[in-house]
Amino acid sequence: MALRNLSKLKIHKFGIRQFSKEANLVSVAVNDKTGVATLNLQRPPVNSLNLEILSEISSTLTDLEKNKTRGLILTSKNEGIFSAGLDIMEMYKPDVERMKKFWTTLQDTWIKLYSCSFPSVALINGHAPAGGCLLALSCEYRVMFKNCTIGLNETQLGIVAPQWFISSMRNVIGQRQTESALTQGRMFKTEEALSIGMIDEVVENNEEGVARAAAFLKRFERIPPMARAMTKKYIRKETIENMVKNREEDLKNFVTYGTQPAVQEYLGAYLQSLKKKSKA
Ligand SMILES: CC/C=C\C/C=C\CCC/C=C/CC(=O)SCCNC(=O)CCNC(=O)[C@H](O)C(C)(C)COP(=O)(O)OP(=O)(O)OC[C@H]1O[C@@H](n2cnc3c(N)ncnc32)[C@H](O)[C@@H]1OP(=O)(O)O
Repeated sequence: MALRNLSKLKIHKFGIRQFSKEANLVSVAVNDKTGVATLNLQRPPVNSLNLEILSEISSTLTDLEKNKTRGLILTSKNEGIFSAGLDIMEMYKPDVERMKKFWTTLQDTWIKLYSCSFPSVALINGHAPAGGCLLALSCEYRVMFKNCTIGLNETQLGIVAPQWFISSMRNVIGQRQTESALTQGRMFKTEEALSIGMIDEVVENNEEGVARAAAFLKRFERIPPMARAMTKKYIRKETIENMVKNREEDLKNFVTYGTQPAVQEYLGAYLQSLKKKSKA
């Protein structure tokens, strides 16, 4: 097992090789036998998505695409939390230039994950609110631990999920369920998420989760990759094109709306409530 930069990735025959980016906010293990890459989020304590981890996820996805990976398992090193979603500190009392870079990097990450040519599975081994849920919804299949929660809870924070967050959910669970879930900012327990089709399977532990994720990816073993990738591209085309066409406006909305005093107040109060909870 060697630790190197993923951009130097070469496929050898057997075994699993680990790669970490310089800052180590993500690590990647490639199974040489199957060509499947496991991308671990590892930003303690809760894998909240700040500019730096998003940059690493984004560049890793570029590397995986270049290296013709056969499949992706997206998961967390921090069992119990898949990802706490966007780092609220990127939005609270922001430096506007950084805020713009942050949002642009989130857009890039979503485009790459949503449109990747290889099959993707989220192994949701912990809670997945908001941006964490978005990452999971962008994959093609979702396997989730028991006793966790998932959902787009933005309205509870006094903020609004952008159109492409909404489309990502609508494409999985449909219009009616999405409207109901998002207007309430509802977080679903694992069994509830399964019952509405937000996730595909429930697992007891990591071993079972990895096995179920691998079983999903194995379904494509005999499907010509090009035919598979083109089909996925056609199915997701409209959602991606809408986002790309509107990304400048989306960035503008994020900055304009996000810096309003009322929104800042909501975010500040929410941060306080999180901190109080962790001190109780
Ligand atoms: C602003 C612009 C508005 C509009 C413009 C248009 C569009 C904008 C759309 C913006 C979209 C945003 C999507 C998001 O992702 S927002 C983030 C939503 N995330 C959450 O609500 C999750 C909050 N966290 C939790 O529920 C729990 O932390 C969690 C269940 C994940 C884990 O619980 P646990 O008990 O294990 O840990 P905690 O003690 O709660 O947390 C540990 C420390 O981590 C801090 N923390 C938690 N989550 C975040 C976060 N998302 N960002 C930053 N920091 C976070 C928490 O405060 C604790 O810190 P300390 O007290 O230890 O300092």
